[in-house]
Amino acid sequence: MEVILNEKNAGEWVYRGEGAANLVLAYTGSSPTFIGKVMRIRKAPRNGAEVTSMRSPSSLTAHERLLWKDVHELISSLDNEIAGQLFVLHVMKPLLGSKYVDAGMLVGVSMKFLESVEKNVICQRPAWRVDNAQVDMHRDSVLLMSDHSLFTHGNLGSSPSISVEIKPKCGFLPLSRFISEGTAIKKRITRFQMHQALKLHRGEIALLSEYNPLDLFSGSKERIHKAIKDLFTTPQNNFRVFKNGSLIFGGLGGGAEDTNFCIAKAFEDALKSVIRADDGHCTENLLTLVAEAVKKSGVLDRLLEVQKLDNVDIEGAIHAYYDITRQQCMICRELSEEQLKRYSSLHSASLDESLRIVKDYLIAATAKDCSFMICFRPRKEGGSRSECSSIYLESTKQAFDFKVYFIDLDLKRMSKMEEYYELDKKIVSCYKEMIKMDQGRNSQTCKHLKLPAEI
Ligand SMILES: O=P(O)(O)O[C@@H]1[C@@H](OP(=O)(O)O)[C@H](OP(=O)(O)O)[C@H](O)[C@H](OP(=O)(O)O)[C@H]1OP(=O)(O)O
Ligand SMILES: Nc1ncnc2c1ncn2[C@@H]1O[C@H](COP(=O)(O)OP(=O)(O)OP(=O)(O)O)[C@@H](O)[C@H]1O
Ligand SMILES: [Zn+2]
Repeated sequence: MEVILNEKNAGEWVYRGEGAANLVLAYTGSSPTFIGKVMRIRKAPRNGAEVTSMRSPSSLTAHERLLWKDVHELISSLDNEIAGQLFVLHVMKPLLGSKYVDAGMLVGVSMKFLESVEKNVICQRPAWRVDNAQVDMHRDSVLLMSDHSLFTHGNLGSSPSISVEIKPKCGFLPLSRFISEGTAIKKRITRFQMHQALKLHRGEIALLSEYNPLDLFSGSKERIHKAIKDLFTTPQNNFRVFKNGSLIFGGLGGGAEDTNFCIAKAFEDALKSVIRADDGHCTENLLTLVAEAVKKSGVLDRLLEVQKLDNVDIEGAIHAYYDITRQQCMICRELSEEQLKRYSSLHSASLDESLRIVKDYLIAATAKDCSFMICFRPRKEGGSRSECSSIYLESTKQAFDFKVYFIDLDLKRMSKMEEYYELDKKIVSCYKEMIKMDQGRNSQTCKHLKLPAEI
């Protein structure tokens, strides 16, 4: 970490987006070290804001060091930032494939640099994100990584690029025998769809999403295409598009409203210089291109395998968590003799088995929350074959090179296990409540809400 960015460098970094835990800036200066890079800066909760992921301990706890004991590089790191980067490098990258993961590198920053950045970008950040958190001024390093919204990194402007960002969420229905009767609906309705009910109830979204992760992960060309179209209709925080590094579709720094005529028209216009369409259907052609690239790359098959490391569900993993932390199991405490039998095998497992269960659960949690970016560039006529994949779009007779990268592969902290359990219960009960209320009113609303008519 030789370079230390200070106050005078801050103006070269512009707002690119953010999630719950990080602020992302893109470089606009002329230093070859930073051209084509983005910077990911950790945020800290503002006083009073409830952002649990940011309240995590600054370095690995004793229990986490036990959990990750086989990843030597990780447990020897004293700092949260370094642990995060090593987790991507040594755990996620081997699982997802080195071709698809850029673990990035840490670069030093002064507090003045962070203060200046915070001031520069505040007016572009969504107000609710500003209320929740600010740049964490106590970090002395940030993560530098390739900007996946650009195709070429050294030679900006030479080739137009379209980059599509998708946050696919969990792509399978759990089968675990530890799922109780009361929450058995989880085996039939995706977590994403049920979570929509809670988000609607809390006013976090205005309408339910049409997207079904099972379509995107299905491997079927038609269903993947349907999923991409549904993401376009209701992008929320699951779908964004960038042209030459600038956002042209979706929400900057958070969710987006549903796609209306004006949004669709502006998007269609923005695509015209990159996607051919004699009949004026650039959007339709792009969505087809994305669906074909998703299928051809096979990245979602890999992601699904990693998500499925969670094979006992939070209703199983929580018992292993209490055993590792040597606490009384708060779940079993409330159960009858008969109900306890379901979980006895978990409580009689060896420590190593409990550690494996929780570790796999947390790796899967990262895989269920990450995003991927597919960046396209029209292939030049007669251009030599490059290292990346390519795709021929029949409808426009255009060939595109494309690259796929996963982003946001953050380590999930063990301290969130109880929170995961509580949220899971809340999601199921809110969904069931919504269906009940809906059936009580009339089935027309049910159709409008796109909720399945049965529990
Ligand atoms: O629990 P979920 O499924 O709502 O996922 C959270 C995400 O919500 P989403 O439903 O995708 O809008 C949430 O995203 P938003 O803040 O809603 O954009 C975060 O990604 C959060 O992760 P972390 O707290 O930054 O480690 C995510 O938390 P984890 O569960 O991945 O820890
Ligand atoms: N390497 C990258 N190249 C281009 N854009 C990126 C890159 N990494 C992140 N971004 C942009 O910044 C946004 C926020 O980044 P990221 O998802 O990593 O934040 P986060 O706080 O970890 O998210 P979450 O809420 O899911 O925890 C992304 O949605 C994406 O638009
Ligand atoms: Zn228990």
